[in-house]
Amino acid sequence: MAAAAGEPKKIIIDTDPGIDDAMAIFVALRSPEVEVIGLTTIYGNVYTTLATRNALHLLEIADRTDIPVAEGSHVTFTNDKKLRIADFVHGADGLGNQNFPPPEGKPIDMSATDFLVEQANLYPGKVTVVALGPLTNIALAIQKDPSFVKNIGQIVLLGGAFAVNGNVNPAAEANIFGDPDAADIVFTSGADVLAVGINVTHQVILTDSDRETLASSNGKFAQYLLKILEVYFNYHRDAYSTKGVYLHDPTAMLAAINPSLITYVEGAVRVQKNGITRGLTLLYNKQKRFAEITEWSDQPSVKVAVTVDAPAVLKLVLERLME
Ligand SMILES: O=c1[nH]cnc2c1ncn2[C@@H]1O[C@H](CO)[C@@H](O)[C@H]1O
Repeated sequence: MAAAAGEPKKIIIDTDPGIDDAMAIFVALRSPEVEVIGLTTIYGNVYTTLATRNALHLLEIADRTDIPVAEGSHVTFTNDKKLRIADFVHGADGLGNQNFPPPEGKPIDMSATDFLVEQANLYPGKVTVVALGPLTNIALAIQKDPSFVKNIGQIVLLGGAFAVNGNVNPAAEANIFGDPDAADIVFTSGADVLAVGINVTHQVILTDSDRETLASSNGKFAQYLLKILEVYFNYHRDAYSTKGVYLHDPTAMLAAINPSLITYVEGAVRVQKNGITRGLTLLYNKQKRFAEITEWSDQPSVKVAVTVDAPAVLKLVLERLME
């Protein structure tokens, strides 16, 4: 990939680390095309308190404690305290049950929402949010500051299952299921949104043999990830009978870094908020003008990824993690 012309793109990673989050964060830190200006945390793979701790820990591993961490919401957009936490995917600590020592650093004295609003105002049109968990913090930023949607450059989110089954249940993908109300706010906000769903990320698989390739590097990220990946591999073997793991978050990250790795279609996306299809994401391609005025009429278009150059994504992930 050619180095980005001019200044690197500023990104904020909204994250619930998480094993594939750790990979995505490390890939971003090794990508000259982007400058990571902050991490904001959210529940999802773990509770928010642990997400903050893990975010600080990962930055310490990377020797990047200069990057601020802002703690996000502990409840959903509708104030629901009953959260769905995917610790069975990532281990009880979110990072492969390694019992790492607690980080020395602390989050900044500002909420994730306030940090997102502040940075979007500071660099209008220049900040990309790469959202790797439920979208609560982003929806709160949209609610808090009506100019957020025009000030934020782009929101690239890992979420949704477009015209395929979900991974929480047949209807819903985990990040959207985690806070469907927030997701619907983000999709209908009018911001420049690119959704990378599991219809795309399930094509990007790190196999056992790729893991051996990773093991051949003595780079610090490769060696760290080998330790935490075991739990993620075990989960995929049990749940999907695959000899490999899906690279959800790294794929979304690379789509933000280099959009030419994916193709997308545009249309309105709405999210089902209740019932057995709660968390379902549905794309309306706007090819038909429907007779009735409905909840779909006049909704802004977003971008939804439909194809990915999976070999290129995998190659970049390995290259950057093995440096
Ligand atoms: O089966 C699953 N249930 C819940 N969360 C999952 C599952 N597989 C992966 N993830 C996590 O949710 C996001 C993708 O939907 C990824 O961040 C992944 O780590």
